[in-house]
Amino acid sequence: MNNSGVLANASSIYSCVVSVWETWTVTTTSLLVLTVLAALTYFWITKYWPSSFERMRDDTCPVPLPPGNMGYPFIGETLEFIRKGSEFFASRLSRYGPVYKTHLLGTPMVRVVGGVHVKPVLLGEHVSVRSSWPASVRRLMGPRALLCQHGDGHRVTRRVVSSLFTPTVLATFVPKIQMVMDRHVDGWCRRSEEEGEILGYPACQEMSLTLTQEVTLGVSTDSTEMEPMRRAMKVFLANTFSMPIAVPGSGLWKGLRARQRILQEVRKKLESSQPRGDADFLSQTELMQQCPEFQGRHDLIEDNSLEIVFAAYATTSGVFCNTLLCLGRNPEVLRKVEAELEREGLLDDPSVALTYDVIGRLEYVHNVNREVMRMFPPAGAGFRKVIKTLNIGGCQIPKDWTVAYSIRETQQTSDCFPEPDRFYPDRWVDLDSEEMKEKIRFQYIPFGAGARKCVGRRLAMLYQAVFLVEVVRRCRFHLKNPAPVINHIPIVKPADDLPVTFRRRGTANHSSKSC
Ligand code: HEM
Repeated sequence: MNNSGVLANASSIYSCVVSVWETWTVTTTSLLVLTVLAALTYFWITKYWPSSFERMRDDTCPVPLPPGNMGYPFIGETLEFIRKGSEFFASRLSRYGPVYKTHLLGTPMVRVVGGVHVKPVLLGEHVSVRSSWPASVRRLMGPRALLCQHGDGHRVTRRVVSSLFTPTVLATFVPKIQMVMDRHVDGWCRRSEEEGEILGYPACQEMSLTLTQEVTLGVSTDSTEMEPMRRAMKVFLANTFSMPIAVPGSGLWKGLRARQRILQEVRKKLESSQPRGDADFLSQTELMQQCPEFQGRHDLIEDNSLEIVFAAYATTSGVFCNTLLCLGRNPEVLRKVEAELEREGLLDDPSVALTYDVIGRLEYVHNVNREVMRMFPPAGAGFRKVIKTLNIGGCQIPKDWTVAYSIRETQQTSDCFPEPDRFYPDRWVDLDSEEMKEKIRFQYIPFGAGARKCVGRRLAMLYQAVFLVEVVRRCRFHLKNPAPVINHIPIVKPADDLPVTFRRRGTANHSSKSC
């Protein structure tokens, strides 16, 4: 080998060594960086993130934070919650007990279950907790709505809004409610006779929407003129829970535009209608106009009307649908309802007008409704911001955390309701004594309790009772799937939307399997 050959070889060995060295250095550096990052992430997830909540502890409170898992940084346990829905809460309850912590939707949260634990939350309003709703709900309802008010503002507004739900006022709503429900139930029968089965849940949603338009806003729904407003209401209601960003195209932006569209109609109505103290029927918006505290305050009337629409729509749609489900799969209960209606002379002639007094006498119907809401409470939980550290069940819930009082699991695990998965309206006969009523006060809470208890609960129960009577005496129905999977979030309802066939009572055509 000559000199130049040796040099060439040496140079290629050298470049090979350099390249191996560089590759090794780069690989080692990358590996080192990755290892350090992995170690830091591991440390962050397992040590720093959980201990950052320990540092939020209130040292003046002698008890520890509740057991539970705070999940991953920032997202907490949100992904698992989205994947599992209500099963997420059931599994946490069995793993950690009735007071546990978690981290959902960007906030540390403690969920409390059981009468003894939900009571301090429900009674602590304005003192240790305050009601808390997502920003999108607050923007869409407006600052004067009851759910956005706190302290004295809430007390005053609530007094006025409560006056829309007294038995005297509700009695004036009955003919309107009956008229709306008859129209819808007849429509379901007609459609079902033509098309076969129809989906129960969307049908119930349509009925709830008409009720809020007619009873709350006083807008007639029997002409096509009001179609744009109905569409706006659907957009408004579909976007109540959205990201709190109002840029063109976003959910909140669509919701805010829909709000303006609905309010145009409400304003027209408020400006045109003179207070008519002697009228047989006044909508809730017109009634607000007559309250001295709300007179001339269109902002108060508008925000609270929209809030009532929001509060009534999804909850009652779910209740109507679940009432169909419970009756459809419990024929013995349906027979007892029929027997009660027959005793009251309501079964044979569906044109007999209902009155508030007659509805008040239907004890079995009332028990069926209570049982539907025990098994399928439309709201699974209520949320509060802690303003003064709470000590519940031997655990502390620090200031600024969110506490969720569970409605669903509280009712499901209460020892006042043995065999909780059995639909058994007669259980309510034994629960009607004053002593039992006191005992279940914080264990049966479909409408919450305390200062924020559902202000519309009497109207909700009236809707439910009129619906039960009208659907039973007007038609026979058959569920395609009597044992559907139940979705609990965002609203409790059958996952398949409850396909049902309806037939008018008295038509020969109904299926032999009809209940
Ligand atoms: C079956 C149907 C209904 C159920 C299960 C239900 C349930 C509830 C619950 C659990 C709360 C308390 C929320 C909390 O503690 O934060 C509540 C509040 C409220 N509900 Fe209902 N609701 C129903 C129907 C209605 C109806 C029909 C209206 C009005 C027409 C209404 C109006 C309201 C209002 C305005 C509030 C807020 C009260 C306040 O913040 O002081 N609800 N509802």
